[in-house]
Amino acid sequence: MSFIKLTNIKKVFNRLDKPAVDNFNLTIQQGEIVSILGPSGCGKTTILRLIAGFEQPTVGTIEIDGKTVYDEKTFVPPEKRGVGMVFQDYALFPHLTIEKNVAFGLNKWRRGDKRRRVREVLELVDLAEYAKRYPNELSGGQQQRVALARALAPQPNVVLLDEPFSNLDASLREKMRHEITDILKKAETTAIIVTHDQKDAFAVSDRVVVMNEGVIQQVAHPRDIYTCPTNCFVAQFVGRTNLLQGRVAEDLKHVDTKIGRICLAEKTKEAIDEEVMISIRPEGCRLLENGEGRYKGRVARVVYSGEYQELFVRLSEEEDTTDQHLLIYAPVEKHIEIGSSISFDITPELVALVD
Ligand SMILES: Nc1ncnc2c1ncn2[C@@H]1O[C@H](COP(=O)(O)OP(=O)(O)OP(=O)(O)O)[C@@H](O)[C@H]1O
Repeated sequence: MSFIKLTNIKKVFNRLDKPAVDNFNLTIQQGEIVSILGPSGCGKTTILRLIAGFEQPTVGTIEIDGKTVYDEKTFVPPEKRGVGMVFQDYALFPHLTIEKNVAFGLNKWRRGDKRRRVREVLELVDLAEYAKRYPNELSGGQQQRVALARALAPQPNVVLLDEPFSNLDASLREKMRHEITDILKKAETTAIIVTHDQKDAFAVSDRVVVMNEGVIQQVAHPRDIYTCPTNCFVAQFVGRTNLLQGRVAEDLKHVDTKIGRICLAEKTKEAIDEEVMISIRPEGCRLLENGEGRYKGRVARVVYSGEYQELFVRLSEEEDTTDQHLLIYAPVEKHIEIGSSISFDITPELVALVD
């Protein structure tokens, strides 16, 4: 059974504006962690607010746990939807202790049950010993876990997290990605996480929804979003890519481009000789020694990124324009000089046809 179902959602804030969200259809299963990923202003937060009931769609239907919470005849208010929110700035009450913050949504619970539940969720987020402290006595990561504990305490149907990692520094951010996923999985909660950071989305979710300008571009497992992006926007938004134009070859398994014939992971459904666009991930270009590779080029620029070297490879001897460069990753330990000739092969699994 689907747990959250959004059907044909459209949201227009001001009559003359473009819709903030349009034709949005998404079904989420119980216990699933789904990220909504997209650039600033693409409508991510609006989706969360529509699910929580802080906004109403202009058109569309919202179901949570098999019940309609919004359609043209129904509006279930936020407090009756069973939705927990974790806000970007955590929104903890500074004058309340951690345990009182966590107990905040439990005022209808019996006293003994309330105490038990607060202890249980504080243990879940590994903060039981901080129960009597105040928010300003905790680190950023700890405050975030309190915010999550508070959202989880009333046993909501779903937890919505708005940019949960944006206030954390890089190393804490990486740690919290794992901790939050572990906590959500342990709590067996359905969760939707809004982020504009592809690493956040890939690290925490079962499925990623990529949005642009209010419209869903692709919904898939993080690996498939990376290796089989459906269009140029997704290909570029979720990582570095080389985009090349070409024509479909007679066997439907290759595309002829200016650098030569490139193999696809699978046969395409496009017609022979159709003009198409392909995305090649930089790490899909494998450097080979002794000129054995099928493709050749000259290194125009080398950038050290720490984990690898980025090679900007010139594919023709003609004028040195950027669009004639192919980005290729090489191991850091390999010594590569600017101007040297290299040869490489392209792994079909990291080549995708894009719109
Ligand atoms: N209350 C509002 N009134 C009018 N326009 C709004 C309102 N809320 C959002 N919008 C507009 O709707 C669009 C989507 O906004 P939204 O906040 O959902 O984007 P977002 O993807 O969450 O962006 P960010 O990552 O910057 O938070 C934007 O163009 C925004 O200006």
